[in-house]
Amino acid sequence: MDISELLDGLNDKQREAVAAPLGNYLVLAGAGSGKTRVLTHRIAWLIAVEGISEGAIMAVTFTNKAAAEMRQRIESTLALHSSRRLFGMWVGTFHSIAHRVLRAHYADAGLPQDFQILDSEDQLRLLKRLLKLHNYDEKMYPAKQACWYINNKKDEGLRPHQIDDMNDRQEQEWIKIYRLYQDTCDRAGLVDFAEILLRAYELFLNKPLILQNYQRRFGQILVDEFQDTNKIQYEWIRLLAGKTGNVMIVGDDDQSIYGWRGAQVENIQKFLDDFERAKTIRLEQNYRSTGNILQAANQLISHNSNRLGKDLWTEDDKGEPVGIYAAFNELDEALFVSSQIKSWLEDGGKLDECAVLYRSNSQSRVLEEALIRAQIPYRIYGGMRFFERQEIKDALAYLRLVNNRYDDAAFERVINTPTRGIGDRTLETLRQLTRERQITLWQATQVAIQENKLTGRAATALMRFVELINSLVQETEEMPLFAQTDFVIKHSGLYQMYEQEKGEKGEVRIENLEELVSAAREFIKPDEADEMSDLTAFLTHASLEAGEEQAGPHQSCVQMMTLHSAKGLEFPRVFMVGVEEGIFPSFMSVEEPGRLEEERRLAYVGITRAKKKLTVCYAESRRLYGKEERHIPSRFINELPEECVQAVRLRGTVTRAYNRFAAGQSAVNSGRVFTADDNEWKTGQKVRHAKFGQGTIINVEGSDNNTRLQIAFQGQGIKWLIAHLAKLERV
Ligand SMILES: Nc1ncnc2c1ncn2[C@@H]1O[C@H](COP(=O)(O)OP(=O)(O)OP(=O)(O)O)[C@@H](O)[C@H]1O
Ligand SMILES: [Mg+2]
Repeated sequence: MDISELLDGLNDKQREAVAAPLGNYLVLAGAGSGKTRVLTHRIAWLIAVEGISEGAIMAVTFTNKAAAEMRQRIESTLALHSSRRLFGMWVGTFHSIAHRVLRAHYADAGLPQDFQILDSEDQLRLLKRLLKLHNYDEKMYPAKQACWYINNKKDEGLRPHQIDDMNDRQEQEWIKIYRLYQDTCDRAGLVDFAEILLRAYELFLNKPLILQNYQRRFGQILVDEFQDTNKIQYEWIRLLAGKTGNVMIVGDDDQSIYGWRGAQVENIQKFLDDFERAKTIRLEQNYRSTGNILQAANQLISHNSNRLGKDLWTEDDKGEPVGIYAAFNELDEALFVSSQIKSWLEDGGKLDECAVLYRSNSQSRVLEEALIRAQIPYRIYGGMRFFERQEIKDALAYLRLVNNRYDDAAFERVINTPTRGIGDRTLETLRQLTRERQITLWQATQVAIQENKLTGRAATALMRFVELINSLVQETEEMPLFAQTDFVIKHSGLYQMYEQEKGEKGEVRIENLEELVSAAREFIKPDEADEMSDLTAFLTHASLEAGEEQAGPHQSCVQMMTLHSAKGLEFPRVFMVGVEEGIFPSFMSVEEPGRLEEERRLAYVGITRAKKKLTVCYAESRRLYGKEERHIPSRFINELPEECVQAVRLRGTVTRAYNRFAAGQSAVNSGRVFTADDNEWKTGQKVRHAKFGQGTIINVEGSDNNTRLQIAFQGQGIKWLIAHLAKLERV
């Protein structure tokens, strides 16, 4: 292989990192400077030039999607024959890699062979149940807080007995809850996300032979997005690297955005202290964004203190200024975004080049509706995920029970779904038994029946449920995965239950269930899952990959996601919406300087996703969580340099209508017919038309007699009407 090919398309600094002699390195650089690219080329270099075997390389990425992309890029860089994959190399997230280790050594890790992953929703449900069972006051000990407490301790590497209770009663109770929860999980063979990492860490710590094995195997470890590692992840890497491993980490302190989840940006500094002769390489040229976008990002982040300090420059043109759009309200904002996406398309752009970024998932709904109305396909990345939808979780719970009858979370979920006359009282009895005898719910069921602990009707219903699960296991034993999935959905009663659900919702649910069968059919067991049954591998895939990408046809569509999940990605056209005080920065963060700076880093991440064109939007009034509130633009907008930004002014009419509204003149003119002189149109206003019936104004253009209104009529579609001719009635 020609060495120069590996270094082509890299600048000097990048080459220095890619071709560095074996050792420990920190590549510290701002957004879009090619950190991820360096990591990918470095791996190819290690294989092609240093002669390192693929199997000796472990690369940690931030998402499973990024892992797949990295693998593919390395393969194409090495120009391997397309049918050959890099078999021995491990590329994945911390969770997927740690999980793989646990699967291989489940017994040494103290887990049953078919242990299952408990996702965050299941975890919360389980905690709710436990807290209730042990008579905790919901107000003093909310399940959410318990969840947070436990995950936090695990992220710090702490088990209940290792926590200092500081003689504090409250703390002692939390420790007790942690212990209760952990015992329950252990009995049922369930591990939550934080547990995956902690277990794998403890496994290495307690079984030196296993650790040595991995240390000998993985001489080369590479980690992307290192600024967002937490304590346990850091320690895990340190343990694994041992004295002989070589570690290259890449990161950007300005993009550390998971402090609230225990990430420690100090890990970058610690790396330099802990790893022998660790050397820092800085990259300073940005290849992603135009001059204006980059300058805006640089200026914004300069408002933070305690930075490691980096300069970023670009050879690119200034490009278009960063647009700032002051929307009248959240509907207007959504319409603006959809109309801008349309113009992007008209100018020859593609849908998947567009991304809409928001602070929290709850902001997506209004945007989704506007996109649907404009018939623009979109995908929510990391939002309401396919594998998290109610009907899918129900079906997966049945499959989990089929796989492992001791899975308490799955048992709880489907014991009475569809209803089969098993009430709370019966469940309480079972739960009681699990506590007294330290057994799982499934076992409790047998005990309850044998020892006549239930009324005749409840016992019969339970017995039927047990028979149902047993028969699902027997009947599907020999089936391929997709047939098994189909059979379980059809014979558990789920399909029939959702079929009876009226209207659109029921239909969508049935479609989703069918989609699950397709997902099972398309599922290819990854090579690391060799040892697992197809079903276990599929269930693992469902819990690990949930939400990284929406299921559905691979058509080109707009990408919608939270700012957090946009990390590492890039798009030619980016919209940041809801950039208002109280939303972004979030209401909770403005009081605390540390958290405010983390919000600013999040804004920096958002801005630096844009390659060609960025628009920042805020709404002057917004209805969120059912409350309408007036908002002011985020301080982050004021922190952008004036010379790089430009206000977007589209519709004077809207602004005027808004001004009148603000001045309190927008009287409630109920039932009045508008004449030519009336020009108080505003988006969001409901009107009635003689022919089309009731509708909502979604767009206003022009003024006076030329005012045109775009109105979404119920059941009649969207129409443009000339305002003074339309004889609209306000409702
Ligand atoms: N030397 C180069 N020549 C041309 N393009 C480059 C070069 N280096 C990186 N790029 C391109 O610049 C973009 C940003 O690179 P990359 O995603 O690796 O940056 P990053 O530092 O990882 O960014 P982030 O901090 O957002 O994760 C990519 O499109 C990449 O292909
Ligand atoms: Mg990157």
